[in-house]
Amino acid sequence: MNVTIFGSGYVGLVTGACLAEVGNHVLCVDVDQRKIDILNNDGVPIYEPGLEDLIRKNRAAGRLAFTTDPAQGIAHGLFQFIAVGTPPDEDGSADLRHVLGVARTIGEHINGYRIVVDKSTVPVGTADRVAETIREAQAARGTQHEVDVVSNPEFLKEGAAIEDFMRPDRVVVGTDNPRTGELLRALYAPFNRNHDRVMVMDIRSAELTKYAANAMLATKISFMNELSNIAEAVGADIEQVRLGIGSDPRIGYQFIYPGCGYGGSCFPKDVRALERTAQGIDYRPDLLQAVEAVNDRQKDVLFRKIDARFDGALAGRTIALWGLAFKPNTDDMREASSRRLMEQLWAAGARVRAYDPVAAEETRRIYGEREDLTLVDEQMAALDGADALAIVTEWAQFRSPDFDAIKAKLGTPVVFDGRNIYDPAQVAAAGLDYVSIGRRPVPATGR
Ligand SMILES: NC(=O)c1ccc[n+]([C@@H]2O[C@H](COP(=O)([O-])OP(=O)(O)OC[C@H]3O[C@@H](n4cnc5c(N)ncnc54)[C@H](O)[C@@H]3O)[C@@H](O)[C@H]2O)c1
Ligand SMILES: O=c1ccn([C@@H]2O[C@H](COP(=O)(O)OP(=O)(O)O[C@H]3O[C@H](CO)[C@@H](O)[C@H](O)[C@H]3O)[C@@H](O)[C@H]2O)c(=O)[nH]1
Repeated sequence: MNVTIFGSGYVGLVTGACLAEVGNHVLCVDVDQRKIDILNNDGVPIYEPGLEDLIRKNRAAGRLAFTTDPAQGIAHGLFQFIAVGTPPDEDGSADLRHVLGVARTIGEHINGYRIVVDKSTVPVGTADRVAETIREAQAARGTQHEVDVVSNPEFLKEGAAIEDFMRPDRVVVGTDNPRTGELLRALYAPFNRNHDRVMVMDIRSAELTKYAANAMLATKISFMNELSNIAEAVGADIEQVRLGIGSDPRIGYQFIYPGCGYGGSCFPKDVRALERTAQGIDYRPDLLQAVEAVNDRQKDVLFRKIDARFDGALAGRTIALWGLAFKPNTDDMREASSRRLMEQLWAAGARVRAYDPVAAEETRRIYGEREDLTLVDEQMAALDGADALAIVTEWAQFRSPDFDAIKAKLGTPVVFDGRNIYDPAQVAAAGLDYVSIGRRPVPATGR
């Protein structure tokens, strides 16, 4: 089938590459000339494992192409996917500027029946606004080609995006036209080998399902972060509690890892946008507001622990950071906990020496050259001249470091672990004090 995808970011590129991989002809459209140039030169503008190979292979096979020309895109696909960003507006609601911009462009160029598939995360009612925008743009030029607008939210996780897309837990399709539902079912059939994962439902339920999923996952994390603060204060170990509750299949082990807060381009903005939706219907979203507030506070936890350890005298100190991206296996820094920590350290007069396997360039793009930030390209080099080490992102390569070498390098022998990736006894045995989340600090015991 011929597919057009507006937006060549995390979702658009993964969707495009995976749909091409199963035999469709995909044309990706983006307004960002720089991104399209990189893609047309066999590069990939983001870091996502496996994506570069998949794009290169499908481009070479003639099934995947990139352009900045929307007219070409609209002429190409029966399916017109919208996968552009929906960043938070000033009041926290989803900013639909890009989504409706694409809708307008489709209306300006459409020359026959099209299925417009909304993959961006958008509030309930957006499909109606997309349809209306296309209708208005068509009316302005005196055409009225038939259009079906479908809600098809995306549930992939960055860092595992291709796997998630290729083997989805579910594919939600919101439509009021059974025939369109069947066409989407056919498009997704190659990802449905074991059993049918396509769920066709009404449009508004599909739109809300996306927010419900993210809000539920964010709630699990904030719940655990709140409990971690309680555990720490009462002398319990949150990691034991995590195992204790996760063993109940009604609770499960997934998404109950405590840490220094959730980040990324989805949970923070989607929880907020759902709150705004609730407020728009005069419903007070108490639970969602608490989830957000707990997360906001949790992002301060590492700084508070570091500040306390140095008696509030951080000026002139150097703190080493391992991990900058909001989670492992991505270079995405949107709402990353590392940003809050760095900004608090800088405000307190400290310097940061940081290492991340892939996010240094993005960090440099955000903060520019600053005298109090040094980005190094090797993890142990972050410790040179540092007073303490903080783990912010749980990249696999940080999991079994040489603790003796860490001890030898640090001015003050202390490790702050924002993701609880170490065995406290092992760290302490190397002569390092160990401060983590939801567990009592463990003083160095020495060898
Ligand atoms: N990143 C994720 O893990 C993820 C997962 C599921 C859903 N989502 C949702 O999917 C949407 C896209 O997210 P993303 O992370 O891929 O965004 P992104 O910022 O990485 O990419 C969006 C792209 O859209 C392009 N764009 C903007 N206006 C355009 C236009 N008029 N025509 C063509 N391209 C245009 C931008 O230049 C950019 O390249 C958001 O609504 C997001 O909430 C994201
Ligand atoms: O037990 C956990 C699990 C995650 N996190 C944090 O939560 C954030 C989000 O992680 P994750 O969900 O793995 O990454 P995303 O790529 O943001 O994916 C989420 O957001 C996407 C965009 O909407 C959805 O498509 C995905 O299903 C949903 O998992 C990260 O900061 C993690 O460190 C925790 O603190 N504890």
